[in-house]
Amino acid sequence: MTETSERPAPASEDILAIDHLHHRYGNVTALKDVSLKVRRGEFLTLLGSSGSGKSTLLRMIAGLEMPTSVDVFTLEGRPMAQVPANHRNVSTVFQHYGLFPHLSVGQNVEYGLHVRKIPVPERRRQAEEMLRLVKLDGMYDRPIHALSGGQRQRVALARSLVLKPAILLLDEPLGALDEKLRLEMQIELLSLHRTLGMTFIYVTHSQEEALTMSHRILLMSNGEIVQEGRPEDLFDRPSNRFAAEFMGMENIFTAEITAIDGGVISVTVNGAHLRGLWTGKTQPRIGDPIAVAFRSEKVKLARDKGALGGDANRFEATLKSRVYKGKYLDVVAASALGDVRLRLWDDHVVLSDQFKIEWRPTNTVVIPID
Ligand SMILES: Nc1ncnc2c1ncn2[C@@H]1O[C@H](COP(=O)(O)OP(=O)(O)OP(=O)(O)O)[C@@H](O)[C@H]1O
Repeated sequence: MTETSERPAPASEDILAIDHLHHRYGNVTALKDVSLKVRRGEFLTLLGSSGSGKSTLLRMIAGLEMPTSVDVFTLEGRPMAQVPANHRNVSTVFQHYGLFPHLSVGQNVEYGLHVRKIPVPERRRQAEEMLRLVKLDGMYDRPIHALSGGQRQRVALARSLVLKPAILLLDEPLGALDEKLRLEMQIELLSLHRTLGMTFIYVTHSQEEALTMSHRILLMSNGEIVQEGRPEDLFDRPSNRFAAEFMGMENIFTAEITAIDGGVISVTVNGAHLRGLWTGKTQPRIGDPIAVAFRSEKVKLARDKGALGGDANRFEATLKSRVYKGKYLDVVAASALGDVRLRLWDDHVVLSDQFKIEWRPTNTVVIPID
């Protein structure tokens, strides 16, 4: 899923700290009480659907918008709240590149150095070096219109990187590319991040992209940070129903708590009993509005007494539909819980009309509905 283990871990030092940031556009509240810390060398992703506030947060960090109010806002230990964009040591790569069409590739890359009055030979040397880094060697004199979308995005990257920012901000940088190129560029961005050891803050609405790229993800909704954690935390341990849905948990049922035994929660769904782990942020209480959720690929066909042991959640099931997907089979089965989705990877599987299904309580989350 993620190659974070092969990458150097970020330093323990915070490069950016924001506390209690609020932002309104007129009467639209875009960010509500947002607090975050980013470590030097980290690849942090702001994930959320359209309108969740991720671009606004990125623009605040870039200095392109000033917060309505904020208690703490420091970059490399220095207060930033009132510092204009051109005095912040950050650089942004936008989805639509923002290149100057009348300038060549090299002139685009050098632009920021020109503004900083770096002498011509040094500018050229640094631009050539960055073009090599983004695999556009020898393209210095090319006009922008003679480049593909992927090449333009590389120029935009080189133009930002040449400024050696403390933080590189990337706002849906791969959003305009086709699927194949997007996947290639994901790998290249990861490789650049590894080579440079720079701090990246990356905005995307794609959970798959966030899982692939990040050390850490901030999941946003309605201007708030809903959950923060490593990719595996968000994928396996969503902290509420919204996070479970956003991270693509296929089976989510409204439930009632019947017993709490440490972190293990017994619940009923339509009178059927099952168990799971509490992953909400606050302590659970009997009577709270909650849901139970589990992933389709964690549901197994139970043969005889079942292979997952005595404490597995196990139910009789009736086949409703099956869709062959090449690598796997997607099945919907009726059960006492309601319809359960299964993803079966065993290509020799033989499904009758009636079968038993099972999955582990440790692969089941019990979550608040709010
Ligand atoms: N310049 C603006 N004026 C008024 N409202 C704005 C402005 N920019 C953003 N908003 C509103 O602020 C909220 C957050 O928008 P923002 O662009 O930060 O979300 P987002 O998660 O980045 O969405 P997208 O993925 O569509 O860019 C939305 O309700 C949006 O309509």
